[in-house]
Amino acid sequence: MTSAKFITFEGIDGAGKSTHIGYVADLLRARGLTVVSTREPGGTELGEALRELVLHKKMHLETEAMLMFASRREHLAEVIEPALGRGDWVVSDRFTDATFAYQGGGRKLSIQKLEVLEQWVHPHLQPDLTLLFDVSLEVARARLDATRDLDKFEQEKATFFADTRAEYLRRASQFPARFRIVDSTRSIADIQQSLAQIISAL
Ligand SMILES: Nc1ncnc2c1ncn2[C@@H]1O[C@H](COP(=O)(O)OP(=O)(O)O)[C@@H](O)[C@H]1O
Ligand SMILES: Cc1cn([C@H]2C[C@H](O)[C@@H](COP(=O)(O)OP(=O)(O)O)O2)c(=O)[nH]c1=O
Repeated sequence: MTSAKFITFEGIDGAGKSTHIGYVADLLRARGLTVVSTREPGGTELGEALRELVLHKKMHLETEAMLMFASRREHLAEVIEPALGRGDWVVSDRFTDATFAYQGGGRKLSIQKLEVLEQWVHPHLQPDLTLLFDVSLEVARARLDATRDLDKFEQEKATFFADTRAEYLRRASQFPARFRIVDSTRSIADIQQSLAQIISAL
């Protein structure tokens, strides 16, 4: 575990990403690595302002997709690329797979248009590892209902999340070298055990 790596956490809302990101960061720090933990949309001052807009305002689908990539452009320039350049590891709660899954799968924006934005914003960078927390819609919904006020995306109907999840799984089969699917219906302890195995195999 020498060269800096970029690890992303993905999955539908309520899958458990936020629960596990700190655990993975701690596993890496225990190996003596310096870890930058961040999130999208957000991760920078401007990105957090854009997050407020995209999570709470109604807008045209293409505006939404472009704001996700605008936030990402800033995030790459201000946080991700400098950290990797210093040799730090980066763990991010969501990245470009989320745009393909939510705006592409969920909202049906053309995948080709998203590929154009991806090529523009990060033509040469992909995560080294993407942990896809996979869970049924019913389990995810029950977890969300038990815990928090729902934002614009979390209020979407079941078919939206079915399509979002399907696009995540499609991407996992398209890019098997970087994706690991984590069955998140299991207990937190069982999931942590799988995460520890994945990280130690890096
Ligand atoms: N494996 C699990 N078993 C039971 N509850 C879980 C599990 N993983 C997460 N939760 C709970 O579900 C809720 C949503 O988890 P969270 O990590 O915020 O999801 P996400 O970041 O993917 O939207 C939280 O209240 C969390 O404590
Ligand atoms: C990064 C990204 C997030 N999103 C959505 C998914 C989530 O519903 C929402 C915020 O993500 P997230 O931080 O996972 O939400 P929470 O703080 O509630 O755990 O933004 C997109 O639609 N496209 C994107 O490109």
